[in-house]
Amino acid sequence: MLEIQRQPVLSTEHICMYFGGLHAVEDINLEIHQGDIYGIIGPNGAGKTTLFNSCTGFNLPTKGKVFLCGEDITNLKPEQIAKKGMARTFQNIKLFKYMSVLDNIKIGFHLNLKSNLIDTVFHTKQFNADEAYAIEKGKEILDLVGLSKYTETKAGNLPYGVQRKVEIARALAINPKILLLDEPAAGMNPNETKELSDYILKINALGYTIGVIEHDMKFVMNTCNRIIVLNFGQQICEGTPDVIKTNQNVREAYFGKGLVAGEAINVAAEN
Ligand SMILES: Nc1ncnc2c1ncn2[C@@H]1O[C@H](COP(=O)(O)OP(=O)(O)OP(=O)(O)O)[C@@H](O)[C@H]1O
Repeated sequence: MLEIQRQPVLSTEHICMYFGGLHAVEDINLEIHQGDIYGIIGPNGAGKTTLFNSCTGFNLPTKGKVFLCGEDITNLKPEQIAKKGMARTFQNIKLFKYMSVLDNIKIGFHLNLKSNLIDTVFHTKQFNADEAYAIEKGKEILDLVGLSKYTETKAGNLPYGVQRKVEIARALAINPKILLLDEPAAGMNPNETKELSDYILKINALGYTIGVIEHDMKFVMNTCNRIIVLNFGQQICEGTPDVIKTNQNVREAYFGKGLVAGEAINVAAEN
């Protein structure tokens, strides 16, 4: 019988990233499928951000290939990869704090707009058309993700957790095929982390495929449907949260010997 293969949205084939003698990422084969909320976890220095950077064009991988919906994007630059539909956020919030939430979202559209510097300076027809488009679509996004009450608020005046949400909303402006989030819950209190989890589940329910690096185990276990665990650059486990919780290699990576994996994950989730 013919077997129908689902093509991953984002995949890597034997991806390696070396910094001199340091093998930061070693032979990782990643597959993130349509509709996934895919967690990338591992102890500090495991290679998670380096793997993200290799997928998004910020690092040219030493070996291996990266595919977006089957297209080889290994050698493309970050802005070319973004144009093809890969959006990402960074560990530190990168909002313009003195601008309104809507103006921050509008910036996310710059890849889709046609205006150049001359259009902007002289407010040409093209500029006005782009501006109207960015305002309309920006408001649409804020409405979809439930942030419209902050439309005119200065980003810097928002609580930290809401700033994170705005940053994620801005990444939706390129209508991404996949959204990669680097430690979105970093620095959040438990309430903010729970709200962020609900927010990401909501965005996923809108049809967005998501990859997320995160240290907060409770967040990861409650939010992601699949997880890859890295340690010293290598993949030590991949699967559903239940598989990860019971894996001995994961236990040893996080806690050394002595705890069974499920207990180890529970301890991490409680802390
Ligand atoms: N540009 C670079 N030059 C040299 N070494 C680097 C560079 N970027 C990362 N590394 C090293 O690669 C290894 C993996 O780092 P990476 O930041 O990917 O880990 P991580 O899993 O994201 O860690 P964390 O959870 O602490 O953010 C680390 O040993 C780090 O010091």
